[in-house]
Amino acid sequence: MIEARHLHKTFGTTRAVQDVSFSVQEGENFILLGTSGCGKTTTLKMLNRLLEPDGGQVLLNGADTATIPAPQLRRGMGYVLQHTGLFPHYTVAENIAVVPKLLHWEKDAIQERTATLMQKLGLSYSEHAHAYPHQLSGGQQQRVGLARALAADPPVLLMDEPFGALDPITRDRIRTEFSELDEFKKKTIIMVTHDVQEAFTLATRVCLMDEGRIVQMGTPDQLREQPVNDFVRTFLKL
Ligand SMILES: Nc1ncnc2c1ncn2[C@@H]1O[C@H](COP(=O)(O)OP(=O)(O)OP(=O)(O)O)[C@@H](O)[C@H]1O
Repeated sequence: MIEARHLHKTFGTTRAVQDVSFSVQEGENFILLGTSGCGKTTTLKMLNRLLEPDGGQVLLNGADTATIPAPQLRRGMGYVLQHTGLFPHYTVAENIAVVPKLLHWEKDAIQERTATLMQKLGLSYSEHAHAYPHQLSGGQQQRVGLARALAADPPVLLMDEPFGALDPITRDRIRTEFSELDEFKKKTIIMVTHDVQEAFTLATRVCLMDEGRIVQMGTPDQLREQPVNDFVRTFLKL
């Protein structure tokens, strides 16, 4: 279980995140939704200590994450970015193997896991394992980014606009395929998007933000049926 308690973050005079609190249960798909600049990414980055909050706390299974060394914390939380963040001089297989290698997995186990994940994510091992990221399409790179985040089977996955850089058709296809994977179904996922349809398709709960604050949090049905104000109605085009 991940709990954010009264998180605050300011950059200069910008109050990026103001008093954000939520708790995400195991196995939930919790989606941070909102317009550009509303504080979604800043909130996500405070969960794995890529950013330290100015105020408030993040608890992971009851433990204050400020007391957990950041590398250890991040090994338990896969992280997927909009612009994949793949290492350009590593092959696809090497990119996927980064965390298992850090964890000193046996070579054969790493290769088996890499091949399994590539197959699940629709990438041909024989064709792509030894290719470099620039030799792949945007959609294929995104699949590698997902495989890399899943490689060591972390219980939690943080995803920041993971399908955002793709054309709409590829985006729909990868999103659907990903949501059908066992990995997706059993993990606790916290994902950022500005796309209402994407949020409503994938979320067990949506957290709608504006100007650094939470405006409404609930299941997709709750937001659709009981929007708390005009901002929610307008944002969701109700
Ligand atoms: N490192 C930084 N330095 C200065 N200001 C920042 C920094 N990171 C974020 N901000 C500002 O904080 C606010 C929230 O940014 P954040 O990236 O969290 O928003 P977001 O909702 O994820 O937006 P987007 O969807 O465009 O990524 C914005 O006004 C942004 O300009």
